[in-house]
Amino acid sequence: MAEPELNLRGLRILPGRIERAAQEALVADLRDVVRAAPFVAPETRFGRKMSVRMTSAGRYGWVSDRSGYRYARRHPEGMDWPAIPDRVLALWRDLVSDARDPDCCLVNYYGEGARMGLHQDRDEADFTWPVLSVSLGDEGLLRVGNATRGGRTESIWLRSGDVVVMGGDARLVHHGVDRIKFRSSTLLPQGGRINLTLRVVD
Ligand SMILES: O=C(O)CCC(=O)C(=O)O
Ligand SMILES: [Fe+2]
Repeated sequence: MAEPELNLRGLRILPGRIERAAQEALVADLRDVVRAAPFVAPETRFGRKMSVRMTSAGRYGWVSDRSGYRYARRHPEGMDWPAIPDRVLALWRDLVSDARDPDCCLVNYYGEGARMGLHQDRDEADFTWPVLSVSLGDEGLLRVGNATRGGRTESIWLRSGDVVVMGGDARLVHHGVDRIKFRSSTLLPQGGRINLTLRVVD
């Protein structure tokens, strides 16, 4: 049964939105994505390896290396990004809009110990489009701050099947993932957490 929607600083959190069988189907789709466009551990412009591994599907992928971060039309190894799986697009059409599909589905993989620092998603041209985020696998502790830097933050554990919509006044809030509970879910045989973010880029 669907759990009630939560609101955390303007983020819409839909706990348990995706049931287990559908989560498994998404993971199967993502295996195809990763076969076509393998995960990479991006580097920051300062040469630090990020702990999260990433790949993308769609017209654009999000990449980071010594020249900084940006949306790119190709995977760092040169191949085109695979198409965004239909099941993923269906979520966007259901929860965001069927007027326009997202350009990018960023796929983040958090292994044991991986985290993502507080940041804003602001590389997109039009902030009236929300970012839709899907959590699969192990629980992750999402920290949510403010649209400006600093200030108090609040955190919430995201579980497998939870969906978050970052839109409206909350489109530019700072957010990050402090830690995951490795092996808290049985969805991924290797453990870890996958997060998908769907974005309209340009
Ligand atoms: O893993 C998450 O829940 C958030 C990911 C994120 O903020 C991003 O990829 O920009
Ligand atoms: Fe983000």
